[in-house]
Amino acid sequence: MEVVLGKKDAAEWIYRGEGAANLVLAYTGSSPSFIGKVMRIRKAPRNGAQSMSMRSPSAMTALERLLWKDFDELISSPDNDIACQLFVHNVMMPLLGSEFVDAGILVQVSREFLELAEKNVICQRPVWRVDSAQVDMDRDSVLLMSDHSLFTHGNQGSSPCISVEIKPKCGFLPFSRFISEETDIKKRITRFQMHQALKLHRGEISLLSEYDPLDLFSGSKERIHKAIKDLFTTPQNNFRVFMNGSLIFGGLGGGAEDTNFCIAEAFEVALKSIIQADDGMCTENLLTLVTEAVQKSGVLHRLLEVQKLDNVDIEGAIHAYYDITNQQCTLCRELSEEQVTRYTSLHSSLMDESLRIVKDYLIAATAKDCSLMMSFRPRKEADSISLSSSIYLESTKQTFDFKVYFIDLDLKRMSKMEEYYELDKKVVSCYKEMVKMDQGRNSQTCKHLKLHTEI
Ligand SMILES: O=P(O)(O)O[C@@H]1[C@@H](OP(=O)(O)O)[C@H](OP(=O)(O)O)[C@H](O)[C@H](OP(=O)(O)O)[C@H]1OP(=O)(O)O
Ligand SMILES: Nc1ncnc2c1ncn2[C@@H]1O[C@H](COP(=O)(O)OP(=O)(O)OP(=O)(O)O)[C@@H](O)[C@H]1O
Ligand SMILES: [Zn+2]
Repeated sequence: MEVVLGKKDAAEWIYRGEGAANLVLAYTGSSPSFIGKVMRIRKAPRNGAQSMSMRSPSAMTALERLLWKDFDELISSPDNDIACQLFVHNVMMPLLGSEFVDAGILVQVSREFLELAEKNVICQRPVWRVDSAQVDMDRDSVLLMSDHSLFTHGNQGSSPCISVEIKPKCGFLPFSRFISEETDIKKRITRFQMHQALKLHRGEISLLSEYDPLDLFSGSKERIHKAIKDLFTTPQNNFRVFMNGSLIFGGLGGGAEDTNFCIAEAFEVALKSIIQADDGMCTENLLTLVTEAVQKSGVLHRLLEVQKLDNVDIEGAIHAYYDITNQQCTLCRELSEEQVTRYTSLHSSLMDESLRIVKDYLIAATAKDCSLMMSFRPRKEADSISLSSSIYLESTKQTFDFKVYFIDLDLKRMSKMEEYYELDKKVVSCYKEMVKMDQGRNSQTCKHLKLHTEI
């Protein structure tokens, strides 16, 4: 008989975290079916909140069914939850590697379960997340997946474990010929760094991040190590650390402040129970461990290939989108005869080519927004035979088994294309404005501008 989680089950699920679209709870009970699992519960925007992904239609639209026509199961999914789960399984998993992806399974829940589960965790959620969204009470299922912040042994409990979560964002500079002269700064400065200016302007962050995704994706050990150090210094919503499933570094359910001395000290102390390093060296050793895991797993190389499916940039893909949706291209209408020639090849493409462009753009958007979870467990003498990959830390003489998984591989909806185009323009113009103001102030660099820019 199929399980339906009800009111009596809610107390066994505790707050683990959340993003814009999902609330994630971890299991604390003793049912073998749920030990070592988390559940992802969909949220719905409160009045006035504008996230497009949360307003997405429940099932696929006719045009989306055309877009994903090569994936039979996906286009016949009756609702958004099933579509998302099948998207991970049938589209993202083959691209990223089944060893790095757990698509999860859908589990039925009652409305009473959702109501009580939300009530139980509300005080742990960041206030701004509570203000913008609540659990979507109209859903009758949640996604159950492995808890990647634990190293479980079937139903026999888990070993001590440190788990590091990284949201790497886009790891390449776009090279598309459809990028206009006004925005060609995109070919030199990463989207992540430019987006920092807009986030600063909107008060979403108080300092610019030092992290450069190009370092993390570079394949070079030194540059990966630099990227991890920068993420540690300015974690925002890009870096978190859990110990045995509890957050010990970074922001719970959202972004985090920059790392000051007190935060760094507390983190160092927390790591001591697992990393046997000299005083003050635990953090450095963890960062080395993460660097080695990134490099050894090759996981970011896989991710980069998928991100690069976006090879025409939003400035190209938006024209294909207008063709698919049979709308007049408002962008080309505004351009001079000479400028418009840049996009005529897109508008004269066959429908199948337009569909491919938009489909690849959306797959890449998922790959630019997902996160990585890397978990490490110190190997005991008795565990000498292990199926996991391992890393030997010379300075502590410890061997760590590690696993790497992608999380948050949600399907991006086609209805977001215009939103992507508008955001792209805003990100570039805000960045250019900030650089101009920074030069006006005669400062060397716009890194770590503390004031909000007035644009
Ligand atoms: O557009 P971006 O690059 O800012 O990414 C959004 C993320 O912002 P970030 O810059 O990572 O802080 C944003 O993350 P936060 O809410 O800022 O933590 C979401 O991941 C959003 O995806 P969705 O709306 O849940 O499907 C993300 O939207 P998508 O662009 O991936 O659809
Ligand atoms: N399988 C998992 N194992 C452990 N922790 C997880 C897992 N899935 C999610 N989490 C935690 O829950 C948080 C929110 O999950 P997730 O990123 O899937 O939410 P989201 O709303 O889809 O995010 P976004 O804002 O990027 O759309 C993650 O940042 C992570 O800390
Ligand atoms: Zn056009």
